[in-house]
Amino acid sequence: MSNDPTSQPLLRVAGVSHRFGAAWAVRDASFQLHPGEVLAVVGESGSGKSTLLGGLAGRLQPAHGTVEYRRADGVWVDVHRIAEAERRLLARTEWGYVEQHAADGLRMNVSAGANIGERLMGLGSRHFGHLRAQATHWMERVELDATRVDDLPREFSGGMRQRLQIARNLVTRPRLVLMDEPTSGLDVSVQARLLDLIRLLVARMHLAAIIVTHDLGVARLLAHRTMVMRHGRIVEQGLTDRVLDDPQHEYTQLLVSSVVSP
Ligand SMILES: Nc1ncnc2c1ncn2[C@@H]1O[C@H](COP(=O)(O)OP(=O)(O)OP(=O)(O)O)[C@@H](O)[C@H]1O
Repeated sequence: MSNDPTSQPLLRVAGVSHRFGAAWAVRDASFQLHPGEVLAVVGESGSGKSTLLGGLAGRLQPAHGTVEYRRADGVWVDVHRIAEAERRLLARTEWGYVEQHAADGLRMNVSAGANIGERLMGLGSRHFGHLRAQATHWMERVELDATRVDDLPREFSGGMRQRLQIARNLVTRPRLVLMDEPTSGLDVSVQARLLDLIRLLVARMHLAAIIVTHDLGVARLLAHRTMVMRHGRIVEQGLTDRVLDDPQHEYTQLLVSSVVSP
């Protein structure tokens, strides 16, 4: 096996199933993700996309299967078996999680700057000048007006809040970012600009990302690979262009044709 770390996956998901009561939300999901790779998870509402994502982040315990992550120091850890303290540390350093609703991923009662600085403070950074400089730098990187660093998130529009949430996640330069429908609920033009920004940041920072979306256009724009879920199962996965232009599974064919037909 090659010793080149970039040739190794960052995430190994094997046989993961999640259940709520008697109902299976995710069944036997297996895949890998490599550094710098963007994977879209698509499928209709209720197909298990968000549950799968929550499981990958360690927020939900699977009934079966394992999620293994290769830390920056090269050590593989089982996301559901490490101590809660280690998982929290990874969650605020090496991982990012962009919520569908920015209010769930931001602290709404503290300033934009404090939202961005929080992860840095969690890592021990206390120097006010440094935190503020990082906050304004990241506001600029996500194309927010840096003079609004002291404003509260609620004073921002929906699109701006999502930008702020992205800045808050990226400030510690994570290696893996999970995004749950990051652009849904926004106006089409706001969505398009946000998608461009995400695409740019993901490429520049060589991020590995998993993006849950019901919008095949988002998958087409952002993702190297696409995985299609239906009733909790992965029914098809492959290179995005192949999956969307030459779908093999009849459900994917239906999804693709329902987008392109009038
Ligand atoms: N906390 C919960 N308690 C009970 N059932 C749940 C819970 N969360 C999800 N489910 C069920 O699990 C299944 C998968 O839901 P999930 O939210 O993962 O799908 P999804 O593809 O992300 O859908 P959406 O796009 O609507 O968010 C659904 O049948 C849903 O009703």
